[in-house]
Parts: sequence; structure tokens; C-alpha cells
Amino acid sequence: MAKFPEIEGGGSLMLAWQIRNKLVLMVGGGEVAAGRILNLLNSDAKVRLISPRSGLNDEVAHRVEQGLVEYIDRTFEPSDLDDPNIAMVMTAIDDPEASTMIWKLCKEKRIVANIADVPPECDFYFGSQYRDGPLQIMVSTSGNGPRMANIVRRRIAASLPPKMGEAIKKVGALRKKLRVVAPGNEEGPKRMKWMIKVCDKWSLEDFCTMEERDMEALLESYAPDVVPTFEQVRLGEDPDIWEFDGSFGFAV
Ligand SMILES: C[C@@]1(CC(=O)O)C2=NC(=C\c3[nH]c(c(CCC(=O)O)c3CC(=O)O)Cc3[nH]c(c(CC(=O)O)c3CCC(=O)O)/C=C3\N/C(=C\2)[C@@H](CCC(=O)O)[C@]3(C)CC(=O)O)/[C@H]1CCC(=O)O
Ligand SMILES: NC(=O)c1ccc[n+]([C@@H]2O[C@H](COP(=O)([O-])OP(=O)(O)OC[C@H]3O[C@@H](n4cnc5c(N)ncnc54)[C@H](O)[C@@H]3O)[C@@H](O)[C@H]2O)c1
Repeated sequence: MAKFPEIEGGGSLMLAWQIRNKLVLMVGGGEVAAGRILNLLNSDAKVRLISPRSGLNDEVAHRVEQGLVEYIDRTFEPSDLDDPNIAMVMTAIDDPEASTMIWKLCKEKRIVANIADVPPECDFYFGSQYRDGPLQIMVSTSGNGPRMANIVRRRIAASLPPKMGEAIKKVGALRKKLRVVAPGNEEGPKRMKWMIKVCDKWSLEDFCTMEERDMEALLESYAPDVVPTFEQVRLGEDPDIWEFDGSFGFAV
């Protein structure tokens, strides 16, 4: 086996972009824009929409009515890109020439852009997304098969236990509590190793079932640096009898 991972070029860089409170210019207000706007609002972005009212799809019109987006009722003008606060541009318009013009202007101004359905005019692609609270899964085929991305995403989502998002929120709470029990940078390595062991030892279903009292009981095992099973925590066994399982949180 190679000592380091083999390089496999040709992929997309998958990131979780923190667009909160940043301004995104959306050009076009049709069906595709409705999906883009939903994703943007779910990421707490500030959305400025440019599209003639006659072309608004019902969902987009609803967002405008609710005041969730700043709305400009006309077609795109180059001066729309003059606002230095624009962090990103997306177009979803049924006019390829206008799309290409917007793309070129964005490149002159070095603004990242996605021109829906035109891969060579995209700094980033969308993917097929699953959302359950803090859990987000995005499947990308890097332009090879968008419908396949949709199918793979649904297959992955169907394999998850119910309430996975809730479970992940609880793990977030557990990690916060752990930082109270074991504050400080010098505790970092022990804290991280212990957290890895807990995540690896418990099943996803265990985390889905975990309650506040289980977290408190589990945290008692941090000081002696042991990790009980979920069943041991539930049975209220004494931490002294929680046996070290011989693992250090990583596989060999
Ligand atoms: C994932 C999703 C996200 C979203 O848009 O939100 C998305 N397209 C979706 C659906 C979809 N798009 C198309 C079909 C028809 C069936 C099919 O072709 O499969 C379907 C299926 C449907 O509608 O069900 C047509 C299509 N799409 C692109 C081209 C141009 C080309 O390929 O050259 C053509 C015309 C091809 C032609 O003319 O034949 C290009 C792109 N579409 C992308 C994303 C990016 C690559 C993502 C990736 O590969 O992973 C990329 C590169 C750029 C971008 O737009 O960001 C969303 C599914 C969301 C969901 O349902 O979960
Ligand atoms: N990536 C994908 O998932 C995907 C899927 C289907 C279609 N598309 C592509 O996305 C584009 C839009 O598709 P749609 O179904 O949303 O179309 P649509 O006809 O529903 O919407 C087009 C919108 O663009 C607006 N518009 C047109 N010219 C404009 C301009 N110069 N300035 C501002 N607004 C303008 C219209 O008023 C309308 O609101 C098409 O090019 C289509 O090929 C992408």
C-alpha cells in the first residue's frame, strides 16, 4: 500500500462555504433560480434578485413577497456588478448570450460565478443536496451526470437512521460539554482522542437515542479515559468497571 494517498485529479474541491450575511447576486427568477435561492437562504446569505416580474416562478414570487430577498424588477445591467459587496453571482436565465456576457463581466471583476447548465462558465457547480438540520450531504459527479447525483444522493439519504440531524446536534452539545469538563489547549490531544473513540464505538443509532442524562454519564468516563458502550451508560454501571477496549481510537 502507498505511504501517502494517491493523487486522483479531475475532481471538484468540495467545501462548506460560509456565505452567511454575504451578498449574492441572483440573475433570473425561474424554476432553477427557486432552487438556488432556497439553498442561499438556508445558508443565511443575503440575496439580491434581478429578474423581470413577468418571469418569476411562484416559489420565487413567494420569497419576494415574504421580503426574504432584495428584489430588482428588470433584466440584468452591467452596472449591477459594481457593488463591491457582491461575494458571488449566479445566473439561471433562458438567454445564453446574456449569460455569457454576465460570465465575462464577472471574470473581469474577479467575482466567482455559476452560470446554470453551462459548465465552462462555472467557477463552481451545484450538487444534489440532502439536508437534515446541521447534517448536509452533497453529491457531485463533476458534471458527468446530474441526474445520477440525484439518485446517489437519495440512496445515501435512505441508508441513514431517522433523526440523524438531531443526533448530530446532540454530538455538538456533547462536544461543548466536554470542553467545559476538559477546558484548555493542553487537554486538546486527550479530548480529541476520547471523542474519536466515543464516535467510533457508538453506533449512529446510539447517538440518535442518546439523551441529556446519557451525555452526563458518558462524560464521567473522560477523566479515567475510558469509553463505555451505550448499553453500559444506560445501565448506569460504575465507570470503574468500564474496561479499556484495547483500542486507541484508530484502526490498524
Ligand atoms: C445536481 C443539480 C444541482 C442543482 O442544479 O441544484 C445540477 N443539475 C441538476 C439537475 C439536472 N440538470 C440537468 C438534468 C437533466 C438530466 C441529466 O442531464 O442528467 C437534471 C436532472 C433533473 O432535472 O432532474 C441538465 C444539465 N445540467 C448541466 C447541463 C450542462 C452539461 O452537462 O453540459 C445540463 C444539460 C445537459 C444536456 O443538454 O443534455 C450542468 C450542471 N448541472 C449541475 C447540477 C452541475 C453538475 C452537477 C454534477 O454533475 O454533479 C452543472 C455542471 C453546472 C450547474 O448548473 O451547477 C441538479 C439536481 C438536483 C437534485 O435533484 O438533487
Ligand atoms: N442546473 C440545472 O439543474 C438546470 C436544470 C434545468 C435548466 N437549467 C438551465 O437554467 C436556465 C434557467 O432555467 P429555468 O428553468 O429556471 O428557466 P425559466 O424560464 O423558468 O426562468 C428564466 C428566468 O430568467 C429571467 N431572465 C431572462 N433573461 C433575463 C435577464 N437578461 N436578466 C434577468 N433575468 C432574466 C426570466 O424572467 C425568468 O425569471 C436555463 O438556461 C436552463 O437550461 C439548469
